[in-house]
Amino acid sequence: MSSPVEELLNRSQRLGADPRNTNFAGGNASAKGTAVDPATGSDVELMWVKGSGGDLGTLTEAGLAVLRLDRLRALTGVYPGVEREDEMVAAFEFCAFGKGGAAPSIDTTMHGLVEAAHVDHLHPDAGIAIAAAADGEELTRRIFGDRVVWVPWRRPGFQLGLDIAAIKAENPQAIGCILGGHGITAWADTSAQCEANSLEIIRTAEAYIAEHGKPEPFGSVLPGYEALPEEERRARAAALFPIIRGLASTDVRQVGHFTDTPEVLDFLSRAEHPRLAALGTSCPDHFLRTKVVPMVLDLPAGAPFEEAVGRLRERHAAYREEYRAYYERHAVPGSPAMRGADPAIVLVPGVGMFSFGKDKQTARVAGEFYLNAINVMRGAEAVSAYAPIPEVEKFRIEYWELEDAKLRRLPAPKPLAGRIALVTGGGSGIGAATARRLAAEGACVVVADRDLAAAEKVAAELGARAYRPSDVAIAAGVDVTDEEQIAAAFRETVLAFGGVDLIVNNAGLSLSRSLLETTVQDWDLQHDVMARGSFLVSRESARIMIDQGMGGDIVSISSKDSVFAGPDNVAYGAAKADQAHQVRLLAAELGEHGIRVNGVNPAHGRRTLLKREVLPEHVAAAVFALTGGDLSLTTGLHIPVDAGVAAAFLR
Ligand SMILES: C[C@H](O)[C@H](O)[C@@H](O)C(=O)COP(=O)(O)O
Repeated sequence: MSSPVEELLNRSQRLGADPRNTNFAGGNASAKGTAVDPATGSDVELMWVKGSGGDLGTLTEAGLAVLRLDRLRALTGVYPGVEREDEMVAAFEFCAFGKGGAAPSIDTTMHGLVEAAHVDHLHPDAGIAIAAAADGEELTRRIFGDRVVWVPWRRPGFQLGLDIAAIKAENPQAIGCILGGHGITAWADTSAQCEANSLEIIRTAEAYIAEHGKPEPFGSVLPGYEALPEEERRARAAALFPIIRGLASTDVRQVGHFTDTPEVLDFLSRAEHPRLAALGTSCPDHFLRTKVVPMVLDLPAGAPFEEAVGRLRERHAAYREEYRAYYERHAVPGSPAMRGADPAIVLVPGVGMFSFGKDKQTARVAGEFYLNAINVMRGAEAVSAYAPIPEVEKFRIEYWELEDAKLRRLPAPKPLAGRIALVTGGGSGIGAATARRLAAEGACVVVADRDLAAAEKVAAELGARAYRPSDVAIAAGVDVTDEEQIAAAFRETVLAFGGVDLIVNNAGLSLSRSLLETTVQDWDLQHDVMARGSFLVSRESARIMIDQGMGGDIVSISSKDSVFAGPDNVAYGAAKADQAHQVRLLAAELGEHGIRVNGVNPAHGRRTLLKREVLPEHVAAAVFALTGGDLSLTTGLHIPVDAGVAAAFLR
């Protein structure tokens, strides 16, 4: 027989794996059972509940909190009332069994006080559609009879836990409830029955909406707002993304994610999208990721590019003002300081949705949550009218001390967090080592190489431990001598992450030949890859960096041979000298945009001052030293990484 913990983990993972049931890191689940108290040798009643901020789909035992039920239940005796309900969170620490595990879910009271061995709280789109419908209470009765009970909106916490426990006690026939504006809760005495009850509520709501919903809940198609053809749409998205990313990073640097699924494009093509978008999202987990409202471009899909850019800038300025006004309308003494005023979701009719976050996963998840919100609005409008929770309640969640505590528990950002790097020749040697180092320091990395298979191998290695490998690194096949391939690689980079901040011009090759043996082909190839290649990659990246307006870094991996004169090296040394001088020229030209241009001069050989071997990792360390933040006022510099070659000293 499985233990309550095994049952809880298996149930949580199954429910959390299906996005129709709940969203990433949304919802929570619990199980009650007994264990031996090592201090007394007697049985003790315990509850295992998901840790706050954890994800059901990937829940492990380390992500659970373990509490003593007798003490948890006793808290009702010291509860000071709804005005001071947040104080009860500190009391959970005194209910911990042993070390207590993870910080317990915000919904711990509900899980503890509901008289059932197993409880699930989920955020299914169909359930929230009913929960956020204007007549949600009446719909709940019509759809579920007395099997599922309506609970009006209340912010999660001790009082909501008490309310739901009372409703369960008063309705012994009920299998769960719809939580107004928020989601669903289901309960049962066995784990299997609890899971079945959760699924019954979700699938019944889905079936009701499908059967009784009106066919065009978002209204008719607005002429001119239809999706652009795919190629045109993607080209437009790639051109707009760096500009939008720059706007969305006004307060804090953001990484981006782009979604142009049919659901998004359909929503943006319909007459009701401006009204519905302005109502904002309803489920707390949605707006915590998407902000209370998205920013919407109010122009048709085919509007001239410059007009669209101008209007985006205006909409962004207005968004920031409205966000500040929202904060000022609702902030009370003791509210946390205003966080960034930039949008997390930017909707562009005909093109798609641009979502933003401090890293790629957060940006992607924000987009997934807005997709959930679109599904919720569609469902609610299909059977009723969409009526999200009031704005003041959204503020009470967004700036809630307990949500702030979740943010404070997050690990400190790494030095390159939020930065997007592209490394040419990233499939091997110095390029691969640099890609590894930049990813380890928190950057999103595009491993670019002529050998796509090698680039893919390195990108896969970088993303191997991530929830979604492409949140960390992607591969791009690119020959740096080919302008078209470079432009395509940057389009891919922009569509994957929103722009680019850090370029490493590393692609290169060395053919050691005397002057008389050097062919025109030898000369051209080395100049094409290293001198022309660096120029083309720098030019394309600078276009994007200037559009973003967020500065940037260009680092060229040159060589000691750019300054050292020796035999049998005319083509390579001259190409490296060209590449090295580009560093100084571009540093002089791009400084006004906050773009720093630096170089690294590696060398190999035994006759060095330090008598040490120079490894790719030493070169990667120099790239990080130049870009990691400590040398932020340095530009036009070459760092030698050669173990000491006096003849290559820079003057
Ligand atoms: C905003 C609330 O914290 C959220 O909707 C809550 O009800 C939830 O589902 C997840 O909270 P955890 O604290 O369990 O992560």
